[in-house]
Amino acid sequence: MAWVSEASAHPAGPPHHPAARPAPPDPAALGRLTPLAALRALDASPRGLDEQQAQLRLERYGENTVPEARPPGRPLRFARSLRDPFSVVLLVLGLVSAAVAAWATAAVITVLVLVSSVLRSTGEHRAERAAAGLRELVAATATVRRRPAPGADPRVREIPVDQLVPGDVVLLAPGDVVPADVRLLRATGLTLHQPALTGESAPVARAAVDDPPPGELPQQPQLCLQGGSVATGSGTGVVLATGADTFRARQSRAVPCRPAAGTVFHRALGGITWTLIRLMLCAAVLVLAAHTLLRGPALDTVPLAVAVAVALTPEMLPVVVNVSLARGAVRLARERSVIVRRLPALHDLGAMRVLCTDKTGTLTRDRPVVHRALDPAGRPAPEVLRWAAVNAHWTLQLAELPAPDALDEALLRAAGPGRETGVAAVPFDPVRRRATAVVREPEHPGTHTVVVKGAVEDVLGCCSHLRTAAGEQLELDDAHRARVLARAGREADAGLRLLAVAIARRPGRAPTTAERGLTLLGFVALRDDLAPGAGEALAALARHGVAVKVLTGDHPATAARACRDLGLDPGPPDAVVTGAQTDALDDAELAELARSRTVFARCTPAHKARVVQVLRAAGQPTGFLGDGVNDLPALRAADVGICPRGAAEVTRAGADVVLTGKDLTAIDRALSCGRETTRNITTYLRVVLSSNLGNVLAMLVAGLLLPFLPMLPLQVLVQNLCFDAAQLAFAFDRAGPAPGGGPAAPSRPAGLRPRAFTSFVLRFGALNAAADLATFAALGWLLSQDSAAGLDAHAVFHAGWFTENLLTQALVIWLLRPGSARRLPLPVALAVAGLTAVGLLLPLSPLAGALGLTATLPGAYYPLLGGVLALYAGALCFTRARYRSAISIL
Ligand SMILES: Nc1ncnc2c1ncn2[C@@H]1O[C@H](COP(=O)(O)OP(=O)(O)OP(=O)(O)O)[C@@H](O)[C@H]1O
Ligand SMILES: [Mg+2]
Repeated sequence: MAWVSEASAHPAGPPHHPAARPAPPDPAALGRLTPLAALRALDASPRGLDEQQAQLRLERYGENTVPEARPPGRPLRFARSLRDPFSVVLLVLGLVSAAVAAWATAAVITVLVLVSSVLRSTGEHRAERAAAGLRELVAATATVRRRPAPGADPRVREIPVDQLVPGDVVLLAPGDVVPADVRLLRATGLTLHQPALTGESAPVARAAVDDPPPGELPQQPQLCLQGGSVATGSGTGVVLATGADTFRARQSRAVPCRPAAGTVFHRALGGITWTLIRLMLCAAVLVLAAHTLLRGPALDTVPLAVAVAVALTPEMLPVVVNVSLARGAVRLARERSVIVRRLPALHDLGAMRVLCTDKTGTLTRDRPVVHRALDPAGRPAPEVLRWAAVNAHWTLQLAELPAPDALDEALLRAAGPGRETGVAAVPFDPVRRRATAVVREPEHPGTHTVVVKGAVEDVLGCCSHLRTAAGEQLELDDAHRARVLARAGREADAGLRLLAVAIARRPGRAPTTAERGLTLLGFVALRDDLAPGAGEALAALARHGVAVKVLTGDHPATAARACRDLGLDPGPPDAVVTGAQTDALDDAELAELARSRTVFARCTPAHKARVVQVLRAAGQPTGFLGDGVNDLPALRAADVGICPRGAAEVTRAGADVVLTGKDLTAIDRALSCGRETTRNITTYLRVVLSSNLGNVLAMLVAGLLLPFLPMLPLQVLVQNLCFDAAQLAFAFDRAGPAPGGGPAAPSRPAGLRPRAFTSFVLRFGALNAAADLATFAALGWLLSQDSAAGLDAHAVFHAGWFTENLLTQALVIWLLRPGSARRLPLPVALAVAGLTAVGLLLPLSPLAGALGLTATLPGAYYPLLGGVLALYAGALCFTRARYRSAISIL
């Protein structure tokens, strides 16, 4: 009995609520049926469902969307953000304070942890929503065969994947993501990548067998399960299960993605986090040791040491990182036609030093036009084009490819299919680099003609003879082979794409697709224009310090010529490396070679991925830009995978960044945005670390000189809260054009590099400590004057330092951020103004008493403070000018 029957599926009335959705039978049981029985059980036909049937099923079974692992809710996110290393350290410090009964310290720390966790979990939630929204913009489609009305002829059309229903007949071609669980009705040379299902990366063969062997679902040859992707060949199948009923949804396994911990971004962030935590613990121990040595063990130094450690923790780092990345991605999507599907990829894009790119379809338009057809000696030979078109026609027809490949399309536009009838075909794949059709010619009854077209070297490898212009059949010797290859090289030198064409007539009843003993007829040369904007994009990448390597499946000379036309120097002809040459090298040798060479030709998908892998392993953050199915392994292997607008669906699904604009120049803008984002994060870190380190140094020195605590723990913490709030401005900062009209974004790869911070932070920290010490001197002098008699010296000292600290922090935010100091963006201006106001007014407010700050700072203090601040600002500007490069590209 059919389990999907429209009559029972949808009695008149409103659509079923999902909860009332009938449970479908096990797709495993359906999948084991023969194609005919499966169709019958699904009340479907090889001609496809009609639109009305499809609509009813859609209402009944719901949309074909994979219920992603539900994103965690806010409470869970909040709990998770408490597990962040910074939060854990802070909580431990809070416990230590509570243990020594420093309740106020413990309370402030708790507030700090709560506020930063709330901000962080909200930020993450927003960032994830932004990313999910961006992902949706790259919606996927499926190719189905449907009938407009019950009696009408079937039509093949593209529909959004979520509209697919059980019983639909889908067509699969290279590059398609399998949109639902499908039982094959027929298949030709079909292989699938399905690492998410089986963990294997090698493609597996699929065929429409009637009697499948027993085994797990992902191993059964007649099934294409949702989430797999077509590597080669084509197939037609009927949908067994959609949405939540698919095998993958049932297994609730996620899509494979690069493990987060392995990306440049996560490594860098992890490195910085642990460096800071170590620094923080060292500072706390130092303060404790110094005070204990000087004044003997005292319980009140514990909260101080705790407060110092807290002050050194950049607890807002995760917030700043998330907000910056999400804002960058949203901005790119809005104004620059780039979609960032994985947020940290924005950082990785800015850090990228090498970009490997595919040629055809990426640097060229992949709209080839037949230029001419030649015999092996280079004379015009229209017959060769005709055979190439016969091959194209029958591989498309027999393989039921829903969309012809660009070369086939060009051949069919240039020549008609002829009077032959097709018998069998093996479609093109990028490893064999050829396509084969077997046809019957009316004038040669009783024989089958094998027609092969493909890359010259590969077709020549299947030939034993060649045909001359006079129609003579010559045996192919080595001299002939060399001459044929040289002729092909000359055509390719002119930038033409080449297909070699060979045939063999074989008597007998059974057709065979064996590609042996063929006769070479000649070549078809095709012209493929460069993609608009490709030259500009490559030039911009070079200007911005990114080395470009071209990895292509095409002929070495065609590739070299395209590079030259794009302004990229491929070096001398022998500098082009072929995929086969790389096979002989170990990883270290290949990495060395890859560093110095620009063009890699005749690459299979695996060759492309290996070049990317060795470059990454050699410490070069590497991106890959490609459009085709043959680019997918390299795209996955790269730190950041990028694809252009017209990319195959599976490539788009696997890419981190999708360029949706009409040309490639968007990549440069995306790169700049990535670097700008990284710069905001580094600016935050630099400001936090240099001023906090300065405070700790000053605290240590003051501890040695003063008979009392230079700052009370509570004051340190309140100050820290003010800093945290102000520093959030960096998440919203945009540097804008540099003074003098230079580029806003760093002109060299900019990633988070833990080591690069050290010298910068030490210098600026020392400067900050010097300003603090000058303030101590001023305060000491003021307190020694007669006019200061009767003032609470401790409170005056504390209030004086408190004010100075907030003002120096405001100065640092103002002067250490890259970009113009004269035109501040609003968030930064607000932060600077806010810190100044709190620094000046808090000691005068009613809160001052509670914090141990006095309201009566001697009037003479302010001019002295003004002098210290002016000197500090001057020193900051001077040091900044000497460190200009470090400021903009760290
Ligand atoms: N449909 C086809 N039929 C026969 N041969 C083909 C077909 N498409 C491509 N080829 C041959 O196979 C070679 C490799 O093709 P492949 O698709 O791997 O790379 P490409 O498209 O040339 O370049 P890129 O990797 O830069 O996109 C081509 O240079 C061409 O000679
Ligand atoms: Mg391509």
